[in-house]
Parts: sequence; C-alpha cells; structure tokens
Amino acid sequence: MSVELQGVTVRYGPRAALQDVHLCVQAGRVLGIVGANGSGKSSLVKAVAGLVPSEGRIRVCGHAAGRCKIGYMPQDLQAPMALTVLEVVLLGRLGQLRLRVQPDDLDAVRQVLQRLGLEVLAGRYLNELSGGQRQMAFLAQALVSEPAVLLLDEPISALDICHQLEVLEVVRAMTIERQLCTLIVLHDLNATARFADDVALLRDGRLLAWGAPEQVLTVDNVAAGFDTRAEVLACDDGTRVLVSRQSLRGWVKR
Ligand SMILES: Nc1ncnc2c1ncn2[C@@H]1O[C@H](COP(=O)(O)OP(=O)(O)OP(=O)(O)O)[C@@H](O)[C@H]1O
Repeated sequence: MSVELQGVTVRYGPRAALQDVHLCVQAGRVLGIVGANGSGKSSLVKAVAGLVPSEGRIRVCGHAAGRCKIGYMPQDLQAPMALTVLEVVLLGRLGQLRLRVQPDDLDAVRQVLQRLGLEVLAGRYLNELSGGQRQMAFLAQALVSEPAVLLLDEPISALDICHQLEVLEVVRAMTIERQLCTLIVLHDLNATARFADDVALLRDGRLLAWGAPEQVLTVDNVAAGFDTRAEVLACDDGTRVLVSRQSLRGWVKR
C-alpha cells in the first residue's frame, strides 16, 4: 500500500496552489508536510483525499484519489454542535454503519477514545469542550474509520505540549500497527523532525525538499522555505533542535 503523487498540480481558478509535486508515502510510514502559510500543504492533503480536483496522477493504495478508505481530519473543524463526543466519533464509522449501530462500531469508538484518553468526555457536547478537546474528538473520528490512509491537517495546533506529544505518539504507533500511510501537516518543525519518517517541505506550491527529517530540515532549507534564519542545537541525547533566530524579510522593524 502506498500514496503516490506524480506531477500533481492543484488550481483554484487560474492560480496554482500546488505545482508539479512528486511524492510517495509507503505503508507504515509518516510523512510530515511543512511549509509557510499558503505554501499548499492543505491543498496537497485535499488532493489526496479527492476533495479538490487535481492534474497529474494520484494513486492511493493503487486507486485514483478518493476511492480508498481515508481518515481525514481537516484544518477547519466545523461540526453540528448538538452532538456528543461519542456521536461525533461514531460518525467516523459512517462507511460501516448499518441501520442499527452494531456492538463492533461502539467497541471501535470506545477503543479509540481510550487510546486518546477521551473516555471521560464521551458524553459531553462538542460546544461544551475546549478547542483542544474538540480537536482531539475530531482526531478520534478520523482514526475510528479504520482507514488505509490517514490525512491529518494540523491536528495538534490547539493542543498543549503534553497532548501534542501523546497525539503524535498515538498517530505514529497506529501508523505502524495498522500499516497506514499517514500524511500529517505540522507547523512545529521540531515535532515533525521527531515524529515523521520523511518530511516534505513546500514553498509557493512547489516541493522544495523531500526526504529524511535531517536532510530536509536544514538551516538552508528553513531559510529558503520560511525566510527565517535558524540555528541547529545539539541536545545531550543526540537529537537536534531547530531554533528560529531571525526573520529574513525586510519589512520586520527592529
Ligand atoms: N478555496 C480556495 N480558493 C482559492 N484559493 C485558495 C483556496 N484554498 C486555498 N487557496 C489558496 O491556495 C494557496 C495554498 O493554500 P493552502 O490552504 O493549501 O496553504 P497551506 O500551506 O495549507 O496554508 P496554511 O499554513 O496557512 O494553512 C494559498 O495561496 C491560498 O490562498
């Protein structure tokens, strides 16, 4: 199983948001997608989900985009608020649901709620939750569908550092256990370096770099991708941490 993009372009009207992107994600691996605001990250993920038309070739588990079982968590989380967390997560089983909710559907929901530490919220209404709790409920919805491909668009943007770590650990563990192809959009470059097997760096819709985190998240690529001067610091345990030092854009006053 794999997700393959060959020469993929996404246009909104005459403007290309993504241009001629070539990528591949194998089963059991996490691809971190990074890039500046507006660089085309969400457009890439939506193209794989079959939610926006694209040119070029996208193969998802051997099929055209949109024809394989996909768990998708969008960046903008809009939902009918008169639903409980359990109901929202159950909606992730829509593909499997029959006229009556079966025990295995409820089991799957309970398991994913437990995995994310959300059991205590199961009966709570979405509009009574914090932004981070709501974000975790939607992550649970994406995971419960038992997808072959997991597409997560900024799934930790509202989470505290502890929940960020836990969520990324769960995503990585489930990717390996279930041999998923996981594409995850993140703004945190250090979290990406730590949790992704491969990283794709986009700039103005083009793929600037793709490969192992230490090859992609270099000082030069960060400058080219984000107009930011960064520094790499070595930690005691051998890991590297990127620290942004200075915007390289002229309009920032000092
Ligand atoms: N529905 C749309 N109609 C027209 N233009 C769009 C639409 N969606 C996105 N765009 C444009 O396409 C480009 C890429 O947008 P996209 O949302 O893919 O970027 P992104 O990298 O996910 O950004 P961010 O980090 O801010 O979420 C941007 O210039 C954006 O303005």
